[in-house]
Amino acid sequence: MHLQSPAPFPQNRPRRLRRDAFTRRLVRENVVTADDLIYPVFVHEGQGRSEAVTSMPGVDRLSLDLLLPVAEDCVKLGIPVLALFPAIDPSLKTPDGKEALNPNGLIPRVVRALKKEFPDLGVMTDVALDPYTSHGQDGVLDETGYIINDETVEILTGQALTHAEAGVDIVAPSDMMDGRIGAIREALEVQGHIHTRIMAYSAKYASAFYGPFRDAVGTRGALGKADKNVYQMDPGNSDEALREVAIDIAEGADMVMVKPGMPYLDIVRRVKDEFHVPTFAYQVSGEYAMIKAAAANGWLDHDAVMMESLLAFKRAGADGVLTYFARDVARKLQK
Ligand SMILES: NCc1[nH]cc(CCC(=O)O)c1CC(=O)O
Ligand SMILES: [Mg+2]
Repeated sequence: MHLQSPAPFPQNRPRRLRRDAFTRRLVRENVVTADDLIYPVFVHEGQGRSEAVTSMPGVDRLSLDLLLPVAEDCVKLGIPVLALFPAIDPSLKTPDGKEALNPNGLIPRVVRALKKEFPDLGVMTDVALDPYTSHGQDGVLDETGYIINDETVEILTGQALTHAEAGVDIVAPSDMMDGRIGAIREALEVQGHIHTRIMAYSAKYASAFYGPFRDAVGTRGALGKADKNVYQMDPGNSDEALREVAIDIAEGADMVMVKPGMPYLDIVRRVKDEFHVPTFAYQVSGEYAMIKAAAANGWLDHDAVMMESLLAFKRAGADGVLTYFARDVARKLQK
């Protein structure tokens, strides 16, 4: 009979640090706070008008009077910024989207009202033409249907200036035209809007996860079967995102963004590691809809998955996240 060797034991026991809640809290590397949240909202004309966005349970299109209490709630919850997206009356849509330049249009009016009522709440606006164009593209088309860059940038620059004049804090170009950050920054400087911040949608992918958003702003029908592949990035690309971010920083962006979020956390990490600038991610409508749908079926625990998904953004290096869950998350954090 041979001698039995002692039972092998682990050289290391990482489980020691997971044994109690206090140690887990002590060594936790990343946390989500209300400061990390940007809350996207959909606005439309009218009084007392609230319309549910069916593909985004819990999200409604609101008229300004109904948005004000939501903004107040954000202030109470400590959410730093509200991001505005308009659902424009179809009668105002044109091929060139020129309603985007109307200083008394929906967005400038909402910005003025929000800044008057809640001066300490940050307001961010989307710079892109898709809510305003009859074809639903983010820019203007040539006779072949191609989205033309430089003419679009000119209109976008006017749109950004219109928002700045209304008092917006942050303009966020989401159109993916080349050179628009530089053009907007120069125009803002020349017009004396030296404090207006630019959050650039620098690495925005041509994603199928935007579907519910297009329902919310009412562009899905106009867009039809068309896609945005000639300006938004190819989902197969990663190095290209770094080139896009480098360009936008050089052109004057204060903050950059990666979009969509969860399926693109590898890009968030690369951007943060490479540039060390304020980096944001957008947990887009389709990501929200997936979680909502699974939770509604009882397949996922809504709050647990919501919090874990937000933590994943922080772990990937994001400084903040645009998320339709912002108020739910902030409310949960207050408890
Ligand atoms: N400029 C359009 C825009 N701005 C934000 C989103 C998507 C946001 C979301 O899905 O939540 C889109 C959709 C698109 O590019 O078609
Ligand atoms: Mg670019």
